[in-house]
Amino acid sequence: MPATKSFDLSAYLIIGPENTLNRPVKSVIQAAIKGGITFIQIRSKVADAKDLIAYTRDAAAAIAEAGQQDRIKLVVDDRLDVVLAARDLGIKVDGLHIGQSDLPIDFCRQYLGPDAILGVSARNAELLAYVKETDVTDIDYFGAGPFHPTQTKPEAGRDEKTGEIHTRQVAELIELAHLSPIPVVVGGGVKLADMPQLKATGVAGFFVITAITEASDPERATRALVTAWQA
Ligand SMILES: Cc1ncc(COP(=O)(O)OP(=O)(O)O)c(N)n1
Ligand SMILES: Cc1nc(C(=O)O)sc1CCOP(=O)(O)O
Ligand SMILES: [Mg+2]
Repeated sequence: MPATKSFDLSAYLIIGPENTLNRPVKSVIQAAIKGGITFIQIRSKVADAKDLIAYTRDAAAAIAEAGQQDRIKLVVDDRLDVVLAARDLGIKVDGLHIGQSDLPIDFCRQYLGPDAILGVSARNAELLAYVKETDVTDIDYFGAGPFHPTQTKPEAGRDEKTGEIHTRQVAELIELAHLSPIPVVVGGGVKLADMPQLKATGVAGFFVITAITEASDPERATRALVTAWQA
């Protein structure tokens, strides 16, 4: 990782148009920024490339309007093409988050360049072995989950053979935080009440969708999460 690359995963918002109860994505992002969010990921399984670029532009504008470009990082889920196109259009996007069935890590790094942030979802099965064995040369952080089963992504943690949902246990996260050579952010069904337990594991932060995007007051919900994390 270049020495200049710095980012704060402690309060990580994932957001797309399907998550905001018909409220504009930008307004929820603006509220989350006021509430103290440190990292934003644009993720949508329904938006096309053009709309994803527009959401990325809105998020970058919200960060810039708040004067927080140095503090809040912005990445896009899954879509290397969207990140590259957004950059080409002059949008300040900091990187990409990919999962186990997305493009290869080294391919993404090659196109993103050394300064971009590249996050990778850790494998669900045999998580600790995966994190121990994976070459992290091209990766900046791991995402791990789910902490609880979640309706936002019902397949998260599902065992392909049995169909059972496996959630991440506190003891496992403690070990994960200890042995991972790069920071780990944990999410999936995470709510305010989880903050003390999650923080105590030693992971770098939490990621949430609905705890913020479906809150009646997203700014207040974000502030509560951030305050609880920092306590
Ligand atoms: C921070 C973070 N962690 C994990 C995920 C899940 O990514 P992935 O496994 O690629 O699944 P989708 O989000 O694409 O459904 C994430 N997006 N962010
Ligand atoms: C995008 C995502 N990835 C997960 C994983 O476990 O890998 S859980 C998840 C959705 C998180 O949404 P909510 O905070 O509403 O539960
Ligand atoms: Mg993905």
